[in-house]
Amino acid sequence: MAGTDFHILCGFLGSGKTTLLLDFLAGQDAADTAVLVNDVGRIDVDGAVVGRSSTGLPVAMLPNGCVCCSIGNELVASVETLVADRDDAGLPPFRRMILECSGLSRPGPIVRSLGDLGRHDFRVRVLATFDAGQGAAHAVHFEEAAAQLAAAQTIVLSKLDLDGAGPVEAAAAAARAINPFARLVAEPDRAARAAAAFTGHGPSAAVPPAPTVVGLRGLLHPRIAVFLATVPPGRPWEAIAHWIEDLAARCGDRLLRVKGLVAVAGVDGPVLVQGVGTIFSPPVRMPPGSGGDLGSVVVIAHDLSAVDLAATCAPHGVTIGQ
Ligand SMILES: Nc1nc2c(ncn2[C@@H]2O[C@H](COP(=O)(O)OP(=O)(O)OP(=O)(O)O)[C@@H](O)[C@H]2O)c(=O)[nH]1
Repeated sequence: MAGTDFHILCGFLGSGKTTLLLDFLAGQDAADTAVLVNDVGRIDVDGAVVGRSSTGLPVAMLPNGCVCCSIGNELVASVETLVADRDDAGLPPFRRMILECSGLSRPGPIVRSLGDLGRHDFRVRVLATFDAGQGAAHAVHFEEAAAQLAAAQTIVLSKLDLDGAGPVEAAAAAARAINPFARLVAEPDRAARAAAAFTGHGPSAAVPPAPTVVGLRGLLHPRIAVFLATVPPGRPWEAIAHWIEDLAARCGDRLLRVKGLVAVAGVDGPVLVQGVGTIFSPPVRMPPGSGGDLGSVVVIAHDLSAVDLAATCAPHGVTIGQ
């Protein structure tokens, strides 16, 4: 079918957007795809991770904060550049473009900002990832998560393999309770799940007309704060692990997401540290020169003050900014 599928990939903090995207890009259907990546903090960890794994596909970073609050024109300009570069190369239009939104993005303002791209033959599809273990609780506690799922034409269940995820039927029922109209993708195999997410025939919409309502951008995320922790270089891994343990123990369920690249003593190249809630993944060594802002770690929490967070981090020599 001619035209470009424009996928808005949303989903709450840590719900599996980047993982789904990387699984798709590693598969056979990824040819003729362009990717745009937005991260919530001022540093673009996802951009560095996706850029490293995109196997030559064009990737644009949208690093200036949560896409629904601040971007608009930057998104449109980046899409126009990708399309123009493709055209200049004498290639047919992209088969699909995938915008990975930050975990706090509400789809509404993003869809409205796409109105400025009306001259392109785009079919807009909104996808949301739904963490099989925590998705229902996130939707109850955070309006952002509920808005993402409510707007989705396709909901992709993630983390079905994790202990504590429960039966897939329960996760599917929880997702349907929030949005009974969405197509559900719940393949247990990650590669099959990613392929179904981006190539399945869910509903789509033409690009909406340019927005006529002003003042709808700039929505706030009132309970959630994004902090930037600075970890000095040359720390042994044990010291960083100790900081992370303290962070999880003291912040508890107020901690939503931690993600960043740090320089570890004796390790060549950045190390990716990340956690969802208080559960941290094993650190991942990235190739030297992977990009990203070394030593900066985004900490996203709700109902946590900068003063409290700074007090937790100071004994570890880690400083906090916003
Ligand atoms: N076991 C398992 N882990 C997963 C799955 N999906 C994501 N994860 C892990 O969950 C963590 C967060 O996943 P991401 O894909 O980075 O989540 P995200 O939605 O892109 O996160 P933000 O961009 O920060 O909102 C990582 O440690 C992933 O490895 C899954 O299906 N199974």
